[in-house]
Parts: sequence; structure tokens; C-alpha cells
Amino acid sequence: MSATPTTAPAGATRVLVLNSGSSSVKYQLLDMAGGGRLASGLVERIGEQTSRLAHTPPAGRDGTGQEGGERTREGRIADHEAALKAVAEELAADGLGLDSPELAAIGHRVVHGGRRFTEPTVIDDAVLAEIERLVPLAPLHNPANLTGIRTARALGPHLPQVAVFDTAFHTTIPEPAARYAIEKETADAHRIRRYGFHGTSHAYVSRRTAELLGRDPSEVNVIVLHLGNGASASAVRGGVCVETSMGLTPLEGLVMGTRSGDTDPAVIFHLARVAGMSVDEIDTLLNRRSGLTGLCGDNDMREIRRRIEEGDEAARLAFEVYTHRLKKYVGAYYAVLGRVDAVTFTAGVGENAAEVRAAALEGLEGLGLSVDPGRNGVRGREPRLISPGDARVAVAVVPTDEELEIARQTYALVGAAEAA
Ligand SMILES: Nc1ncnc2c1ncn2[C@@H]1O[C@H](COP(=O)(O)OP(=O)(O)O)[C@@H](O)[C@H]1O
Ligand SMILES: CC(=O)OP(=O)(O)O
Ligand SMILES: [Mg+2]
Repeated sequence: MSATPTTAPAGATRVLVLNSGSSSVKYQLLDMAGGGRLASGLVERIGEQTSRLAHTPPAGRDGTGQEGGERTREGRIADHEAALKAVAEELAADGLGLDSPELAAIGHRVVHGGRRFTEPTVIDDAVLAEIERLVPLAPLHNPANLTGIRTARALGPHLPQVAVFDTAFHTTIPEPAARYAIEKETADAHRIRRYGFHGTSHAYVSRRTAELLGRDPSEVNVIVLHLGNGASASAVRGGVCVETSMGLTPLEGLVMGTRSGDTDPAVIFHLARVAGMSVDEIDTLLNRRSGLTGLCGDNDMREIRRRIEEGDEAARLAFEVYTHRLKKYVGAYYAVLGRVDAVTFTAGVGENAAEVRAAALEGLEGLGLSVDPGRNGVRGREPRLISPGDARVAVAVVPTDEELEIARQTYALVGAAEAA
């Protein structure tokens, strides 16, 4: 395993991207020489009885005669290794298997890169060991990323594997923003600082926002709100990240699907001393049984909106806690940036939940921020403005594409020189 290839096979122009989450794998196969997205899919609920793989084959290759129709597999997929093997089988069924001579590399989303990894990196045994060492800082994510990498190396030993880190875009955050006010020696000894996550998304979305405004990224200040299952905000000044809401781990900051986001750290001492909970129990409480789930029992914003329509008070409170926190971060990052050109919503909630966008910015007219109800109500996959035409600050919805960004970075690092 140690003789890891560092360049793509000659003439190969396709990149497979694996985005392994705690219980899901998203993937895309992209042709970097102009062929676009060839196949994509999602494996959800890994480890449960109700696992599901949904695979979108290339147009016209789905076996049903319909162009680009989805193929699904239902039933238990035990772990990430089994998930990746199933993905490889689906690709092989389309003639796009990992042995295909056109495949140049596999790009992996890796959530925690610590201080060491600030750039996309070809994975060898030493890199793998370092990602493993960072597991305590991203216990929900790095283990899944590692399984993805190990399985992909076993299935495609002739291919370069590249890690693209969620933390990389945030390494520019200035020291006063990255540092916690904790005794310096202790913090340094244990690498305690703000690292930030979802960086691939914040980088992609801030750049696309500048494009939407018809301006160069170096001239534009953007607040990006990445609201998926995990959620984070960032402040990007002229294309450079200067502040973000996630910290040492992806627990800090915004209210998320199952994570609390910001709390008083003394909550932890209190629960240990008064409720007799162990550190692991509190970890599980704050990471898996808090956030929207903890407040109302549901982590899906669609379900929460449906319950609010029915008059459900717990769902309403969960929604209000969520959007109040968002508003607080918009105000804080406005202050950090001094001048804001755009506030951009992205990821599952940000792209789809018009009510969240409206509530997060409600009452901020004094900051030049408002949402046009008609524009906000329009659905679509294209980047778009949702602020009124005469707004001082643009408000935008820009669908994220972490997989495309990872593919680009992977191909730039290991792709065939003549095709780059
Ligand atoms: N149509 C929709 N309306 C409101 N919320 C939605 C909609 N579609 C998806 N979501 C929200 O997006 C979340 C998933 O976002 P996503 O970015 O895919 O997350 P992740 O990548 O972290 O798994 C869901 O949990 C749900 O809350
Ligand atoms: C870092 C993080 O929170 O990722 P996700 O949103 O995929 O859980
Ligand atoms: Mg995500």
C-alpha cells in the first residue's frame, strides 16, 4: 500500500469524489476535460436497516430508457466500506468502474486537517496516519473519511488519492479570531484553537457570489451561511476567510440538525457535577441529541415547517432558536467585515428554506439587509439574488457544490499536465 501513485494515469481526465459523512456518502464522477458530471449519488442511513443508495447514471445509461433516471437500492448497508463497494458496483454497471482507463484520481473530503494540512494533499501512509491522529478533533467525521480512503485505495490501488480538507480555507483566519482566551500553554500543548469547517463550501460559494455580482472575488466581502445538517457561517474579505463559526470541532457556532452550537462551557461541568453524566454522555448529548432534534425531536427543516403550520409550539421554538442564532452571527460578521457586499445562503436548509432566510434577516433593514418576498419564494438550482433591486447589500442563494470544488482541486494537483 505504501507505493502510492502521485499522478494520474496518462490521458485520464475523470475524477471520482467521495464525500463521506457520519452516516452518508455523497459522490460524483466528473470529467475535467469538459464532459461535466457523468454520474452522482448518495448513500444514506449507513448502518441502519433502512439504508438507501440513490445513483444517478449518465444520461441514457440508466437501463430504463429514461434519460438520467435514478436507480435505487434499499436495505441495510452495514458500514462505509460496504457503501463504497456498492457505489463502485453501480459505477461499474454504467461502464464507469474504478478500473476504467479514463479515471484519473479519487478526491476525498476530509473534515479535519488540523494545522498541518492547508492544501489538497496526495494521500500516502504518512498522510493517512496524520488524519487518524486528528480523529479526536472530528469524531463524527474523520473516521468515516478514513474508511472511505482505505476502501478506495483497496479498490483502485493504481489511482492517486487526494485529500481536500474542510479546514484548509480557514487557515487564513487571523490569530485574534482563531485563538480562544484559554491559558496559552495549555491551549498550545493540546492544539486548541478555532480551525473551522465546511471550508470547501465557503470557498466555492463566496467565489460564486462574486461572479453573481459580476465582480472580482478580491473586491467582494461576503458572509456565507452554510446551513446543512452541520451548519456554519463565515466572513470572507476579498476572497480570504477572516472568521468562521465552527471551532476546535464542528460543534461550535450555529444551531444545527443535532448539534447544539454555542453553549456556555459551564453547561458541561454542571451536567457532570449535578446530573452525574460522563464526558462521553455529554459529548453524545451535545453532538447528537441537541440542536433542532433536541429542541423538537426533528432535525429536518421541512418537517419542522410542516409542524409549525399545524400549530406545533416545540417546532416553532426550535425554528426561532435556530434563526435567532443565525441573525446574531450575521450581525457579528457584519461588524468583523465593516463593509458587506453580500450575505449568501447555501446547503440544504439555506438553499431551500425561504422562511429561514426571511427570519434570519428580519429587522436588519438598518444594516441595508432585506429579502424580497417574491424573489425569496422562487425555487431553483441556479445562483440568484433574493434582495430587492435597490438593496445596499445583496442577499443571495448559491447552491454549494463541494464535490465539484474537490474534483477541481484534485485534478489540479495530480491531473495529466497536457490536459490541465
Ligand atoms: N426543501 C427543503 N426545505 C427545507 N429544508 C430542506 C429542504 N431540503 C433539505 N432541507 C434541509 O437540508 C438538510 C440537509 O442539508 P445538506 O446540505 O444536504 O446536509 P449535509 O450535507 O450536512 O448532509 C436536511 O436535514 C433538511 O433540514
Ligand atoms: C463539518 C461538518 O459539520 O460537516 P457536515 O455538515 O457534513 O456534518
Ligand atoms: Mg454537507
